[in-house]
Amino acid sequence: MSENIVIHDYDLSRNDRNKRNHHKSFVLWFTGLSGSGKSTIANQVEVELFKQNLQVYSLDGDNIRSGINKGLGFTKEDRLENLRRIAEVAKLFVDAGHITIAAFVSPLISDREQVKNIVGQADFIEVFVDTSLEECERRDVKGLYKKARAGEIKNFTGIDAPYEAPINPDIHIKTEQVSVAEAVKTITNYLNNKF
Ligand SMILES: Nc1ncnc2c1ncn2[C@@H]1O[C@H](COP(=O)(O)OS(=O)(=O)O)[C@@H](OP(=O)(O)O)[C@H]1O
Ligand SMILES: Nc1ncnc2c1ncn2[C@@H]1O[C@H](COP(=O)(O)OP(=O)(O)O)[C@@H](O)[C@H]1O
Repeated sequence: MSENIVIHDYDLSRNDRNKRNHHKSFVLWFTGLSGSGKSTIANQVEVELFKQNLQVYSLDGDNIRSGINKGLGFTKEDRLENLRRIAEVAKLFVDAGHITIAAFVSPLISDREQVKNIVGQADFIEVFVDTSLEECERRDVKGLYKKARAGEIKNFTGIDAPYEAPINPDIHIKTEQVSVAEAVKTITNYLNNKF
């Protein structure tokens, strides 16, 4: 019962961890359609930051939807709950001093507003992985678009569920115009200038 919960103050703070790591911690949040390139780019950004000896950790669909969020589907409500829990986990990683990379479709502006509110605006960097539906469907990395078109998957983002593009993302990657390596450079340059 929440009235019986008393918060214990620990001596060590996020600030102590950031000082020892010699860098700030924050969330790098990738949003985009399935197949847009979120995981591919996020993975390479993580490798690059790791090489720079930074504390970095990635959250993605595999470790989240098959673990802590097992049982959640793709209705509007389930996605919101999926993203709420991910935001809470990301916040813990930030407190632990990690640059926390999260790559989720997070289709609605209100989904991402919720994440921003949980994580805190100052610790939230939004990366829009902008790839047209046509190109995602052409890639069809997991064969899901074909199934969605055939009506075998319901509520598929871009087909019969909405995707609302960010209006003013911190970083905007157009994957039909830049390579993965160029996208990674853009993101790491942004981070190196900012933190
Ligand atoms: N209905 C529907 N709509 C969208 N995506 C679907 C759906 N069903 C399964 N998948 C697969 O699940 C991945 C998206 O999960 P997310 O947790 O990122 O989605 S969300 O943020 O809660 O909307 C997404 O993975 P990515 O391709 O990595 O984006 C899909 O492979
Ligand atoms: N410029 C690019 N940036 C990112 N991915 C690209 C690019 N060009 C082609 N791709 C390919 O597109 C696919 C994107 O898949 P993935 O990273 O799993 O997307 P998501 O995580 O958004 O579902 C990969 O097969 C990747 O190699």
